[in-house]
Amino acid sequence: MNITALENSLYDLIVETSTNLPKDVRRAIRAAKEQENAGTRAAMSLATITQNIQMADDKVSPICQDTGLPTFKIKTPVGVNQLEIKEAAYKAMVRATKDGKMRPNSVDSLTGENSGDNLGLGLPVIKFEQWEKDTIDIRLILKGGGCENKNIQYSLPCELDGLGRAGRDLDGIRKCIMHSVYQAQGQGCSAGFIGVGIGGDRSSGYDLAKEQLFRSSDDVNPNEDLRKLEEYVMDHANELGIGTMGFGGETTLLGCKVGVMHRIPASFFVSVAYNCWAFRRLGISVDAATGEIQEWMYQEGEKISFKDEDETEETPDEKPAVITLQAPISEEQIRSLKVGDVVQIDGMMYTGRDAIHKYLSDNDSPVDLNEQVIYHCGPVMLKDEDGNWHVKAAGPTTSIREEPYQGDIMKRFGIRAVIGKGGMGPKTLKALEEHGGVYLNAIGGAAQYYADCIQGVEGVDLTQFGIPEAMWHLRVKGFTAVVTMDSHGNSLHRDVDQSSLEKLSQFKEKVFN
Ligand SMILES: O=C(O)C[C@H](O)C(=O)O
Ligand code: SF4
Repeated sequence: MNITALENSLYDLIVETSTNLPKDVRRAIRAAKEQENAGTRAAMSLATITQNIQMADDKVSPICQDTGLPTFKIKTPVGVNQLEIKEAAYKAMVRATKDGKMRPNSVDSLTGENSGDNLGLGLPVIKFEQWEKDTIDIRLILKGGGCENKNIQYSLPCELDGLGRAGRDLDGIRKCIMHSVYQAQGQGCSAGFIGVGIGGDRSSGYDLAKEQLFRSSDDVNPNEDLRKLEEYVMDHANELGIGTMGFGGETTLLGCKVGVMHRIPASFFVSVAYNCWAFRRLGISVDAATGEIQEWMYQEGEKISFKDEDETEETPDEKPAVITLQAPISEEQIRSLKVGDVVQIDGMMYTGRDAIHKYLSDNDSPVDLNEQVIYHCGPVMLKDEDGNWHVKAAGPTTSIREEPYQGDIMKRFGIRAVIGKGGMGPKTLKALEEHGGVYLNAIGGAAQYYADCIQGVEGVDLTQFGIPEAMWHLRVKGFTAVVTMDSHGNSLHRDVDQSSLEKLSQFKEKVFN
């Protein structure tokens, strides 16, 4: 085989997967957009999402800054050298990372050190299988961390919030799937796709669930029971009212695929793999002799371009009024904000995510954060020949992970606003009230849209934590987000959680025998 050609084919696969959303996913997102009413937060979020998809396309840049945990599934004809393919995949991955198409995402679990090139113990994941055909089938999924954290595994029988007992039958499975959508709320960047695995053990069950994510969004399950189950979930999960980013709205789920395998008598697992709207998975069929791409997968039908849809069809008075905040921001201005307000930030913001929050909890800050804005974000950055940094992708990360630290850090350093996604809990809400702070929800996954608001990188601290975890000093203009937790004790996240739990309990009655 021509190994250089194969490496190029794998490079193209990685770049396309990270930057160009597959056609079946685009169709699902467009259908969702058509469901939402103009002027709502859900419609605004979906407009940002489709604009972001288009920008990633145009710039050949990552759709979301979290380029995920890369998993390759490769089928080879008998006799093909799999070790050579693995080597080529590693080289292609290193190149794609250097070119800013992938964020350096591989972190030593013990030391916290980022390898810088997306390689590491066990990463990327590459799974081989042999088959009778004479082509090589290579599929890749880039599954981000926020949605991965919302995966859930149920061991039946169990008791579920809102739904009561889930037994060892099809109806129990139905309850687990409905519950899995509820428990994810907006934190996995809804609207999402779920893959469900019924049976197996804890590890093969999750494998089966993830295998479902490789099915085309618009296929029909050949198993009649599972087809009915998939349809039921698609119809009813969207009645939970969680909506895009958990802001409430008509679309919570974009796809549901269910697979089944045998189990052993004592175990009955239902495993759910949640994938965000930025559902990045593609595939190629490669000529085993030349290493060249013969065909792309998931690319049937017309490609939906969101170019002409950049502007929502809202009339000016349907558009929410936008409040401009110039950082640093005074306590008085923060206290005037309330849940639902749409704000636009100009000035400086400082990135800080997991490592920084832990660090700030027992160290001084390298910069004065008084009246400043913290952005929960781990960007993709590239350094040019003159040593200047450029932001290649910069959407928000899931904020709830900082819940143990956030309130104390805000008070200690005088931080006025925190931007992230998915919302925070009661401890932070209380601190916002006591101190005069606000939580702003940005649109998860909209990494190109936000990168475009960043006018310059004015500095960086704590680089020892690696690129995504360092504290980047960003000068922004027109950075738009929604107030979802204010200084008066209000939280949209708490409200949507409560109302969706009430709606979930409407699905308590038996449906399948
Ligand atoms: O790591 C990130 O940048 C984001 C992550 O995928 C998340 O959803 O929280
Ligand atoms: S930030 Fe959202 S869109 Fe991006 S990988 Fe995480 S869950 Fe997916």
